[in-house]
Amino acid sequence: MMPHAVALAPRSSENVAVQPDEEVLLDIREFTLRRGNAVVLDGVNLTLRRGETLGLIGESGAGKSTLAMAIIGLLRPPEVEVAGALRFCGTELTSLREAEYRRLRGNKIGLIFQDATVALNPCYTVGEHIAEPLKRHLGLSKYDRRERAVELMQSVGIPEPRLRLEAYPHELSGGMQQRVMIAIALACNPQLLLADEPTSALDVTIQAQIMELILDRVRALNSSVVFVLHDLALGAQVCDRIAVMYAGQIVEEGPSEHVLARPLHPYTQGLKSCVVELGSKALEPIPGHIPSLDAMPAGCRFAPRCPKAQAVCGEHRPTLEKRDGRLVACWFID
Ligand SMILES: Nc1ncnc2c1ncn2[C@@H]1O[C@H](COP(=O)(O)OP(=O)(O)OP(=O)(O)O)[C@@H](O)[C@H]1O
Repeated sequence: MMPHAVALAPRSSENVAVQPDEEVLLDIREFTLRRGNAVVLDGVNLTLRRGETLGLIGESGAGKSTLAMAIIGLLRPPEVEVAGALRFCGTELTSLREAEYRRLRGNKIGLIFQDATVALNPCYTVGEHIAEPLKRHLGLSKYDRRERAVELMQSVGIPEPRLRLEAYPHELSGGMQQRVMIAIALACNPQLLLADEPTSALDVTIQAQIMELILDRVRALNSSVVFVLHDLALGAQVCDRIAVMYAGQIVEEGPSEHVLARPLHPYTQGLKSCVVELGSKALEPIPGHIPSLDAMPAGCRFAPRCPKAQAVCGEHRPTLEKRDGRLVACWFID
């Protein structure tokens, strides 16, 4: 998680242009994912437009990474059971064959993992890593792959890229390795980038630079990005929209500035009170824990921890309803 002392340049309103509906890139409808009897994602609805930046925010275990892995097809039947729709550029992802997914992954959809030291193969050089998607998806010649790899390394701020082509991952710092992963993820100019806690394994001093770099590159490509984050304040700072997840469900979703300035769902309000601000009142952690998958409450999943819960909350699940410029799932909104 990035400490709040780290300052990022404010988002430009030019980059938050509202797009017409035909510009929908990713459309998730009532998406449910089960592992055995456990419902890990429950009726998730989300829409992402071209050029938009969405932050998927929530505590550990909320299902954020599971959703990202399902979108990129690394979590699919028969390992899990899925229902509902995951549409990318009008194509239904849940019915794709693995070979079709392979053509999409790393090409139209890029992925940045949390920890480059785990994601990069220690046996391959930086140049080989970046060249792989260029060969597989774009069929570039050896010479062109090398030149494009140098260009990509330059674009993500890797100094002396020609020299570094021959380096192995362990010869680079953590920040440089993360830049390599960004270069790989963006190699084929993806329309969608999934960035799962892209800075959590890095030093505080490097985190803001890497977030800025990702934003800069996706804006240059007019790509859309889903950031998986724990941190509501960071999400609101870097994303156009925020979707707050709790126990496998979206509980609030809307424009970042509204969600952060005036959160409506009691869980989002709880997340906001966990935000550390220098000189502000003491931290107020949310009492209790996220429920385990084998003991999900029948009604609202947040009810056992919610200060506003009443009888109806324990019995009936609230659905997402439009309220004050966003969507909220709660029976008792102020
Ligand atoms: N391989 C697995 N096998 C069984 N359960 C899993 C597996 N991976 C995740 N889960 C469970 O699925 C639920 C969602 O986990 P997920 O990792 O998607 O949450 P998250 O919000 O991304 O958390 P974090 O922020 O810690 O990454 C959790 O209850 C988790 O324990």
